[in-house]
Amino acid sequence: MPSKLAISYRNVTRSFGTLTAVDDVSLDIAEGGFLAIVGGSGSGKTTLLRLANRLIEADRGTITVEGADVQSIDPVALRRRIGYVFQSGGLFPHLSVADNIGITPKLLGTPATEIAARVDELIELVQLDRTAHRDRLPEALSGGQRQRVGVARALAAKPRIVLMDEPFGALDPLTRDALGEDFRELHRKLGLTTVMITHDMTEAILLADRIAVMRGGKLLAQGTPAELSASSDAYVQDLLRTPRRQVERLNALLPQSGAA
Ligand SMILES: Nc1ncnc2c1ncn2[C@@H]1O[C@H](COP(=O)(O)OP(=O)(O)OP(=O)(O)O)[C@@H](O)[C@H]1O
Repeated sequence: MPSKLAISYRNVTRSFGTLTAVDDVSLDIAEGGFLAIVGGSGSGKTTLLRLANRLIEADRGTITVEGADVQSIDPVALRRRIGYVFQSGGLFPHLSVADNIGITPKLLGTPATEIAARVDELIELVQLDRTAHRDRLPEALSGGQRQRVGVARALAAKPRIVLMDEPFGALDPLTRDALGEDFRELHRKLGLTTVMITHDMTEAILLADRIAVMRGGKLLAQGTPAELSASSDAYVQDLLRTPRRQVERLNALLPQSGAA
């Protein structure tokens, strides 16, 4: 039986003036899937992502979320069902970590004691320190910690789908790697469907099950890392060159683990 779709784009187009940011894209994301959207600056990645929760509206085509046309769902209700993690964390600077995480439950009218318990649970889930971080302002956190708060906030209303716009892009490589791994584990543990934008093909290969490649608003290719690797498209092969080179360099420089 084919798996159910969390998000489905059918012939979706969105223009800004004369520029077609997303051009006739059809793409399915299965429930429980982890899709990375890869592509150069201005290729339409953010526009594609934001069409799913109606932060941007399509000019043409159809988008369904869990089987329902997004046009039939109130945008605010839709955004509560879909967590969103911004590149820079997107935290409210004047609110504490706890208040940032609890903002959606608060808007939903959840009782204060329930919010407090949920916030504590989420702080643990994203591996922050409850005593040290709960009452801090975002400015008193590292970039990695801020992104952990951003993830906790996105999960506060228990969404089944999470959209992430370059969530780890501004972080140093070690923090980025740790956060990526931790999020991948959360994705698995919570049974989420995740769509993540990244500039970094290596990150996409390491974290995602499937990769969609955008170029000039078009969906150029999609598939598992192995399927993309077999693609004859020159741009796709170009994108794969960096991870391939990294593997070769690392294999040449590091002693093979487990070698006799
Ligand atoms: N609100 C807007 N008004 C006008 N043009 C826009 C708007 N939003 C996006 N665009 C244009 O649409 C194109 C696609 O933008 P988009 O942000 O989707 O690309 P992207 O692949 O996410 O880029 P980046 O990696 O730099 O964030 C770009 O040329 C951008 O300038």
